[in-house]
Amino acid sequence: MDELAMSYRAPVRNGGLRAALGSLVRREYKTVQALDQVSFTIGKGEVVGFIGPNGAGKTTTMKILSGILHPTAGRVAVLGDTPWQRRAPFLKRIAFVRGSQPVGGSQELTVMDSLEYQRLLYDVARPDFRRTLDELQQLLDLQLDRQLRALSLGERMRVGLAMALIYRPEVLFLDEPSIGLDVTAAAQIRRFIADHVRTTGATVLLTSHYVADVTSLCERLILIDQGKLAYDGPFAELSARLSPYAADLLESLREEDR
Ligand SMILES: Nc1ncnc2c1ncn2[C@@H]1O[C@H](COP(=O)(O)OP(=O)(O)OP(=O)(O)O)[C@@H](O)[C@H]1O
Repeated sequence: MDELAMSYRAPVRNGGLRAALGSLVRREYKTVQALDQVSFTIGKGEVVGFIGPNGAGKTTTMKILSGILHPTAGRVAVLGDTPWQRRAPFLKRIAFVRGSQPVGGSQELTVMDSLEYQRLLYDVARPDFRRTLDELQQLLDLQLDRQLRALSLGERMRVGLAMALIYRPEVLFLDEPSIGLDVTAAAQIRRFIADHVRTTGATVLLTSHYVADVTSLCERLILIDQGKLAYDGPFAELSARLSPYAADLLESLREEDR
């Protein structure tokens, strides 16, 4: 992606009843510059950590790369496609998994129903579906007859990953896959992602507030702050000498981890 920019138009809300009533009649808007001239390229099979403080622009970037949002400016190609054109063949080759909402749709469905729904939606041949399901079931310890609404946070994340991986996407956008999970569940997800990447050669862009996720899975790190790129390079080379600012940023994220 090249010189990506994104601004949101957000309503201004002042405190107090008077202001709230006033805003019903006459809305004021401000522009939030979420991304400002961000450029990077990720090669096939790379696993890249994408980190930065709250509001840095990580989710916005992922939404653009997976075709959910149209940027204000800039050029983006993912697998040679323009994501926001949302062409069906492109959408079948990528997956976007959000730790904050891993499984959407009707919560009355069972895990198996949801996977079957994905099979139809993504047009997966039955033999491929069965094979992938067998693999995922073992690795993610899925209980297929459970209803989605009865799942714990960790189970929900494992099902979210299974729903994304059942159609074998080549590119994975993982946004906070271990958010809210306890240490054991987070480590389990981390191990699964590492195994998956090793066996399939998938390309991964991963955001996480847990530095452990990033250090254990990614050799390359992209740091973003206030919509701007602060560092892009090997994790091992991120030192105070190279970029004191980036090192400070990383240290502040480590603090949040503790
Ligand atoms: N729909 C929206 N309308 C207005 N502003 C938005 C919207 N979505 C995001 N923003 C703003 O854009 C900026 C970047 O947000 P984004 O969610 O991409 O950051 P982030 O790095 O993913 O943060 P976090 O770590 O908190 O998830 C923030 O200032 C945020 O408030």
